[in-house]
Amino acid sequence: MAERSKEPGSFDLKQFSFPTEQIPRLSINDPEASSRISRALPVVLTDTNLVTSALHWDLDYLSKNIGDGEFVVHISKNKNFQYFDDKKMTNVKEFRKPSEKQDMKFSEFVEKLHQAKPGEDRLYLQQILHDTVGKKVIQDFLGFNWRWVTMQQKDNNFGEMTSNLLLVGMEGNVTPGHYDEQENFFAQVRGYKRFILFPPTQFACMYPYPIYHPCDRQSQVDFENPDFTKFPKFKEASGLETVVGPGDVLYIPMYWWHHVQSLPSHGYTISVTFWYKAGQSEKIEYPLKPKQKVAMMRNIEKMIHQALNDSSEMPEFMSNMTLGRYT
Ligand SMILES: CC[C@@H](CC(=O)C(=O)O)C(=O)O
Ligand SMILES: [Zn+2]
Repeated sequence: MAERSKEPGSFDLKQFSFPTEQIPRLSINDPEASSRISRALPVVLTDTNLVTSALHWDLDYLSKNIGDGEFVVHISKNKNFQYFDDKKMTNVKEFRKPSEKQDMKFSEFVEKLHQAKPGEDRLYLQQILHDTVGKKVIQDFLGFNWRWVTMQQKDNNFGEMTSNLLLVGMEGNVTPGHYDEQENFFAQVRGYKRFILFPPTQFACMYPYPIYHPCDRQSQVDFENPDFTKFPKFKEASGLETVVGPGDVLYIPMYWWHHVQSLPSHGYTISVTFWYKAGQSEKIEYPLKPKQKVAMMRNIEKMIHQALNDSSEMPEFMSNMTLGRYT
Protein backbone atom coordinates (compact mmCIF):
# COMPACT_ATOMS: atom_id res chain seq x y z
CA MET A 1 0.00 0.00 0.00
CA ALA A 2 1.38 3.42 -0.98
CA GLU A 3 2.34 5.05 2.31
CA ARG A 4 1.08 8.61 2.28
CA SER A 5 3.12 11.21 4.03
CA LYS A 6 -0.16 13.07 4.47
CA GLU A 7 -3.35 11.67 5.93
CA PRO A 8 -6.67 13.04 4.56
CA GLY A 9 -7.27 15.08 7.69
CA SER A 10 -3.81 16.64 7.55
CA PHE A 11 -4.49 18.94 4.58
CA ASP A 12 -5.64 22.48 5.21
CA LEU A 13 -8.60 22.41 2.80
CA LYS A 14 -10.99 25.25 1.99
CA GLN A 15 -14.63 24.38 2.66
CA PHE A 16 -17.08 24.58 -0.25
CA SER A 17 -20.71 25.82 -0.10
CA PHE A 18 -21.95 22.24 -0.53
CA PRO A 19 -21.57 19.21 1.76
CA THR A 20 -19.12 16.47 0.82
CA GLU A 21 -18.31 12.98 2.04
CA GLN A 22 -14.90 11.31 1.75
CA ILE A 23 -14.40 8.88 -1.13
CA PRO A 24 -13.36 5.54 0.44
CA ARG A 25 -9.62 4.77 0.28
CA LEU A 26 -9.35 1.01 -0.12
CA SER A 27 -6.86 -1.74 -0.90
CA ILE A 28 -7.39 -3.56 -4.17
CA ASN A 29 -7.76 -6.71 -2.03
CA ASP A 30 -10.82 -5.28 -0.29
CA PRO A 31 -13.97 -6.77 -1.94
CA GLU A 32 -15.64 -3.38 -1.45
CA ALA A 33 -13.11 -1.87 -3.89
CA SER A 34 -14.08 -4.09 -6.83
CA SER A 35 -17.72 -3.83 -5.78
CA ARG A 36 -17.61 -0.02 -6.03
CA ILE A 37 -15.95 -0.14 -9.46
CA SER A 38 -18.53 -2.66 -10.70
CA ARG A 39 -21.32 -0.32 -9.46
CA ALA A 40 -19.66 2.69 -11.15
CA LEU A 41 -18.94 4.35 -7.80
CA PRO A 42 -15.77 6.38 -7.19
CA VAL A 43 -13.08 4.79 -5.04
CA VAL A 44 -9.43 5.57 -4.23
CA LEU A 45 -7.22 2.50 -4.58
CA THR A 46 -4.09 2.81 -2.46
CA ASP A 47 -2.07 -0.22 -3.54
CA THR A 48 -2.54 -0.85 -7.28
CA ASN A 49 1.14 -0.28 -8.11
CA LEU A 50 -0.30 1.05 -11.35
CA VAL A 51 2.36 3.75 -11.71
CA THR A 52 4.98 2.62 -9.18
CA SER A 53 7.48 2.56 -12.06
CA ALA A 54 6.93 6.32 -12.46
CA LEU A 55 7.03 7.45 -8.82
CA HIS A 56 10.62 8.67 -9.36
CA TRP A 57 9.44 11.08 -12.08
CA ASP A 58 10.27 14.71 -11.45
CA LEU A 59 10.82 17.69 -13.74
CA ASP A 60 14.52 17.07 -14.00
CA TYR A 61 14.20 13.35 -14.82
CA LEU A 62 11.48 13.97 -17.40
CA SER A 63 13.42 16.83 -18.99
CA LYS A 64 16.36 14.46 -19.42
CA ASN A 65 14.41 11.38 -20.51
CA ILE A 66 11.11 12.27 -22.10
CA GLY A 67 12.69 13.07 -25.46
CA ASP A 68 12.65 16.22 -27.56
CA GLY A 69 9.08 15.95 -28.83
CA GLU A 70 6.61 18.79 -28.54
CA PHE A 71 4.12 18.84 -25.65
CA VAL A 72 0.80 20.67 -25.41
CA VAL A 73 0.99 23.31 -22.67
CA HIS A 74 -2.12 25.24 -21.60
CA ILE A 75 -1.53 28.84 -20.49
CA SER A 76 -4.06 30.64 -18.31
CA LYS A 77 -4.22 34.14 -16.83
CA ASN A 78 -5.82 32.66 -13.70
CA LYS A 79 -5.82 29.33 -11.88
CA ASN A 80 -8.65 27.84 -13.95
CA PHE A 81 -7.95 25.59 -16.94
CA GLN A 82 -11.41 25.00 -18.34
CA TYR A 83 -11.45 22.64 -21.29
CA PHE A 84 -12.93 23.94 -24.55
CA ASP A 85 -13.42 22.34 -27.97
CA ASP A 86 -11.86 24.54 -30.67
CA LYS A 87 -14.08 22.89 -33.29
CA LYS A 88 -17.23 24.27 -31.65
CA MET A 89 -16.02 27.87 -31.34
CA THR A 90 -17.78 28.89 -34.56
CA ASN A 91 -21.13 27.95 -32.92
CA VAL A 92 -20.82 30.69 -30.28
CA LYS A 93 -19.47 33.87 -31.83
CA GLU A 94 -19.12 35.69 -28.47
CA PHE A 95 -17.01 32.85 -27.01
CA ARG A 96 -13.62 33.95 -25.64
CA LYS A 97 -10.97 31.24 -25.04
CA PRO A 98 -10.42 30.80 -21.26
CA SER A 99 -6.81 29.77 -21.92
CA GLU A 100 -4.28 29.47 -24.75
CA LYS A 101 -2.39 26.40 -25.94
CA GLN A 102 1.25 26.26 -27.00
CA ASP A 103 3.41 23.38 -28.19
CA MET A 104 6.82 23.31 -26.60
CA LYS A 105 9.64 20.99 -25.65
CA PHE A 106 9.48 19.58 -22.13
CA SER A 107 12.70 21.40 -21.17
CA GLU A 108 11.18 24.71 -22.32
CA PHE A 109 8.07 24.01 -20.21
CA VAL A 110 10.25 23.34 -17.15
CA GLU A 111 12.20 26.55 -17.71
CA LYS A 112 8.95 28.57 -17.89
CA LEU A 113 7.69 26.77 -14.79
CA HIS A 114 10.79 27.78 -12.81
CA GLN A 115 10.57 31.39 -14.07
CA ALA A 116 6.83 31.71 -13.28
CA LYS A 117 6.01 34.27 -10.60
CA PRO A 118 2.78 34.58 -8.57
CA GLY A 119 0.13 36.51 -10.48
CA GLU A 120 1.73 35.74 -13.83
CA ASP A 121 0.42 33.28 -16.43
CA ARG A 122 -0.04 29.75 -15.16
CA LEU A 123 1.02 26.64 -17.08
CA TYR A 124 -0.48 23.17 -17.33
CA LEU A 125 1.15 20.50 -19.53
CA GLN A 126 -1.49 18.07 -20.79
CA GLN A 127 -0.13 15.68 -23.38
CA ILE A 128 -1.20 12.23 -24.52
CA LEU A 129 1.77 9.92 -23.99
CA HIS A 130 3.01 8.46 -27.28
CA ASP A 131 5.90 6.22 -28.25
CA THR A 132 8.14 9.09 -29.34
CA VAL A 133 9.14 9.63 -25.70
CA GLY A 134 12.64 8.67 -24.59
CA LYS A 135 13.71 5.08 -23.87
CA LYS A 136 13.75 5.44 -20.07
CA VAL A 137 10.23 6.89 -19.97
CA ILE A 138 9.06 4.12 -22.29
CA GLN A 139 10.56 1.62 -19.86
CA ASP A 140 8.74 3.32 -16.97
CA PHE A 141 5.54 3.29 -19.05
CA LEU A 142 5.96 -0.42 -19.81
CA GLY A 143 6.48 -0.92 -16.08
CA PHE A 144 2.95 0.30 -15.26
CA ASN A 145 0.81 -2.40 -13.68
CA TRP A 146 -0.95 -3.20 -16.98
CA ARG A 147 -2.00 -6.62 -15.67
CA TRP A 148 -4.14 -5.04 -12.92
CA VAL A 149 -5.66 -2.23 -14.99
CA THR A 150 -6.39 -4.55 -17.93
CA MET A 151 -8.11 -6.95 -15.52
CA GLN A 152 -10.30 -4.05 -14.34
CA GLN A 153 -11.09 -3.19 -17.95
CA LYS A 154 -12.24 -6.74 -18.66
CA ASP A 155 -13.99 -7.44 -15.34
CA ASN A 156 -16.03 -4.23 -15.67
CA ASN A 157 -16.76 -4.51 -19.37
CA PHE A 158 -14.95 -1.25 -20.22
CA GLY A 159 -14.33 -0.58 -23.90
CA GLU A 160 -10.88 -0.09 -25.42
CA MET A 161 -8.29 2.08 -23.67
CA THR A 162 -8.13 5.35 -25.62
CA SER A 163 -5.24 7.23 -24.07
CA ASN A 164 -2.89 8.00 -21.23
CA LEU A 165 -2.77 11.73 -20.62
CA LEU A 166 0.36 13.04 -18.89
CA LEU A 167 -0.52 15.99 -16.65
CA VAL A 168 2.14 18.28 -15.15
CA GLY A 169 0.60 21.21 -13.33
CA MET A 170 1.58 24.12 -11.14
CA GLU A 171 0.41 24.04 -7.54
CA GLY A 172 -2.98 25.73 -7.30
CA ASN A 173 -4.04 24.94 -10.87
CA VAL A 174 -7.75 24.07 -11.12
CA THR A 175 -9.62 22.05 -13.71
CA PRO A 176 -13.21 23.29 -13.19
CA GLY A 177 -16.23 21.00 -12.89
CA HIS A 178 -16.97 18.79 -15.88
CA TYR A 179 -17.75 15.22 -16.83
CA ASP A 180 -16.07 12.94 -19.36
CA GLU A 181 -17.63 10.27 -21.58
CA GLN A 182 -14.96 7.76 -20.63
CA GLU A 183 -14.13 5.56 -17.67
CA ASN A 184 -10.98 6.81 -15.95
CA PHE A 185 -8.37 5.34 -13.62
CA PHE A 186 -6.61 8.53 -12.54
CA ALA A 187 -3.10 7.79 -11.25
CA GLN A 188 -1.29 10.37 -9.10
CA VAL A 189 2.48 10.29 -9.53
CA ARG A 190 3.74 13.37 -7.70
CA GLY A 191 2.19 16.05 -5.48
CA TYR A 192 -1.40 16.17 -4.23
CA LYS A 193 -4.68 16.78 -6.02
CA ARG A 194 -8.03 17.47 -4.41
CA PHE A 195 -11.01 16.02 -6.28
CA ILE A 196 -14.63 16.99 -5.81
CA LEU A 197 -17.06 14.57 -7.50
CA PHE A 198 -20.82 14.68 -8.09
CA PRO A 199 -22.89 11.76 -9.47
CA PRO A 200 -24.65 11.98 -12.84
CA THR A 201 -27.95 12.05 -10.90
CA GLN A 202 -27.08 15.66 -10.00
CA PHE A 203 -26.91 16.73 -13.67
CA ALA A 204 -29.72 19.26 -13.02
CA CYS A 205 -27.62 20.97 -10.34
CA MET A 206 -24.59 21.35 -12.61
CA TYR A 207 -26.02 23.43 -15.50
CA PRO A 208 -23.67 22.20 -18.24
CA TYR A 209 -23.10 24.47 -21.25
CA PRO A 210 -25.22 23.62 -24.31
CA ILE A 211 -24.01 20.64 -26.33
CA TYR A 212 -22.95 22.84 -29.28
CA HIS A 213 -20.96 25.19 -26.99
CA PRO A 214 -17.13 24.91 -26.95
CA CYS A 215 -17.47 24.14 -23.20
CA ASP A 216 -19.87 21.21 -23.75
CA ARG A 217 -19.61 18.81 -20.76
CA GLN A 218 -18.32 21.64 -18.53
CA SER A 219 -20.46 23.06 -15.71
CA GLN A 220 -21.41 26.74 -15.94
CA VAL A 221 -21.25 26.88 -12.16
CA ASP A 222 -18.06 28.09 -10.45
CA PHE A 223 -17.97 25.42 -7.74
CA GLU A 224 -15.75 27.69 -5.62
CA ASN A 225 -18.00 30.76 -5.93
CA PRO A 226 -21.44 29.63 -7.17
CA ASP A 227 -24.00 32.16 -8.47
CA PHE A 228 -27.12 30.78 -6.80
CA THR A 229 -29.32 33.36 -8.59
CA LYS A 230 -28.36 32.00 -12.01
CA PHE A 231 -27.91 28.40 -10.82
CA PRO A 232 -30.34 27.89 -7.90
CA LYS A 233 -30.35 24.09 -8.03
CA PHE A 234 -26.61 24.05 -7.26
CA LYS A 235 -27.73 24.70 -3.66
CA GLU A 236 -28.96 21.06 -3.66
CA ALA A 237 -25.57 19.66 -4.74
CA SER A 238 -23.91 17.21 -2.41
CA GLY A 239 -20.57 15.71 -3.37
CA LEU A 240 -17.76 13.30 -2.64
CA GLU A 241 -14.19 14.40 -2.18
CA THR A 242 -10.67 13.10 -1.70
CA VAL A 243 -7.04 14.15 -1.88
CA VAL A 244 -4.90 11.81 -3.95
CA GLY A 245 -1.16 11.59 -3.42
CA PRO A 246 1.72 9.65 -5.02
CA GLY A 247 0.71 6.07 -5.81
CA ASP A 248 -3.04 6.62 -5.31
CA VAL A 249 -5.43 5.73 -8.14
CA LEU A 250 -8.88 7.35 -8.22
CA TYR A 251 -11.58 5.60 -10.25
CA ILE A 252 -13.70 8.33 -11.87
CA PRO A 253 -16.76 6.65 -13.41
CA MET A 254 -17.99 7.92 -16.77
CA TYR A 255 -20.38 10.91 -16.53
CA TRP A 256 -19.38 11.70 -12.93
CA TRP A 257 -18.74 15.43 -12.47
CA HIS A 258 -15.31 16.30 -11.14
CA HIS A 259 -13.39 19.43 -10.13
CA VAL A 260 -9.65 19.04 -9.64
CA GLN A 261 -7.17 21.24 -7.79
CA SER A 262 -3.42 20.78 -7.52
CA LEU A 263 -3.15 21.60 -3.82
CA PRO A 264 -1.62 25.04 -3.24
CA SER A 265 1.78 25.06 -1.48
CA HIS A 266 2.31 21.35 -2.08
CA GLY A 267 4.45 21.77 -5.20
CA TYR A 268 3.83 20.87 -8.82
CA THR A 269 1.81 17.77 -9.64
CA ILE A 270 2.31 14.90 -12.07
CA SER A 271 -0.57 12.59 -12.96
CA VAL A 272 -1.35 9.97 -15.64
CA THR A 273 -4.88 9.11 -16.73
CA PHE A 274 -6.03 5.73 -18.04
CA TRP A 275 -9.15 6.49 -20.13
CA TYR A 276 -11.46 3.78 -21.47
CA LYS A 277 -14.42 3.98 -23.83
CA ALA A 278 -17.78 2.70 -22.64
CA GLY A 279 -18.27 -1.02 -22.95
CA GLN A 280 -20.64 -2.63 -25.44
CA SER A 281 -23.96 -0.86 -24.94
CA GLU A 282 -25.65 -2.79 -22.17
CA LYS A 283 -29.13 -4.03 -22.95
CA ILE A 284 -31.78 -1.50 -22.01
CA GLU A 285 -33.11 -2.28 -18.56
CA TYR A 286 -35.65 -0.16 -16.71
CA PRO A 287 -35.35 1.97 -14.76
CA LEU A 288 -32.66 3.50 -16.97
CA LYS A 289 -29.30 4.18 -15.27
CA PRO A 290 -28.47 7.89 -14.66
CA LYS A 291 -25.57 7.67 -17.12
CA GLN A 292 -27.92 6.28 -19.78
CA LYS A 293 -30.24 9.27 -19.24
CA VAL A 294 -27.30 11.69 -19.66
CA ALA A 295 -26.30 9.90 -22.86
CA MET A 296 -29.93 10.11 -24.06
CA MET A 297 -30.13 13.86 -23.29
CA ARG A 298 -26.90 14.42 -25.20
CA ASN A 299 -28.13 12.50 -28.25
CA ILE A 300 -31.49 14.31 -28.29
CA GLU A 301 -29.83 17.73 -27.89
CA LYS A 302 -27.40 16.89 -30.72
CA MET A 303 -30.28 15.77 -32.96
CA ILE A 304 -32.26 18.97 -32.32
CA HIS A 305 -29.19 21.14 -32.94
CA GLN A 306 -28.48 19.32 -36.20
CA ALA A 307 -32.12 19.57 -37.32
CA LEU A 308 -32.37 23.30 -36.51
CA ASN A 309 -29.00 23.83 -38.13
CA ASP A 310 -28.74 27.15 -36.29
CA SER A 311 -27.43 27.40 -32.71
CA SER A 312 -29.21 30.69 -32.13
CA GLU A 313 -32.59 28.94 -32.51
CA MET A 314 -31.83 26.39 -29.78
CA PRO A 315 -32.80 28.47 -26.67
CA GLU A 316 -36.27 29.33 -28.00
CA PHE A 317 -36.86 25.82 -29.34
CA MET A 318 -35.80 24.12 -26.08
CA SER A 319 -37.84 26.47 -23.87
CA ASN A 320 -40.91 26.22 -26.14
CA MET A 321 -40.66 22.48 -25.70
CA THR A 322 -40.47 22.52 -21.88
CA LEU A 323 -41.40 25.84 -20.24
CA GLY A 324 -44.82 25.69 -18.66
CA ARG A 325 -45.19 22.13 -19.92
CA TYR A 326 -42.52 20.19 -18.06
CA THR A 327 -41.01 22.97 -15.94
C1 LIG B 1 -7.66 16.70 -17.44
C2 LIG B 1 -7.23 17.46 -16.26
C3 LIG B 1 -7.80 17.04 -14.88
C4 LIG B 1 -8.12 15.56 -14.73
C5 LIG B 1 -9.41 15.18 -15.37
O1 LIG B 1 -10.33 15.97 -15.53
C6 LIG B 1 -9.55 13.78 -15.82
O2 LIG B 1 -8.58 12.99 -15.65
O3 LIG B 1 -10.64 13.46 -16.35
C7 LIG B 1 -6.76 17.44 -13.85
O4 LIG B 1 -6.14 16.53 -13.23
O5 LIG B 1 -6.55 18.65 -13.65
ZN1 LIG C 1 -12.01 14.96 -16.52
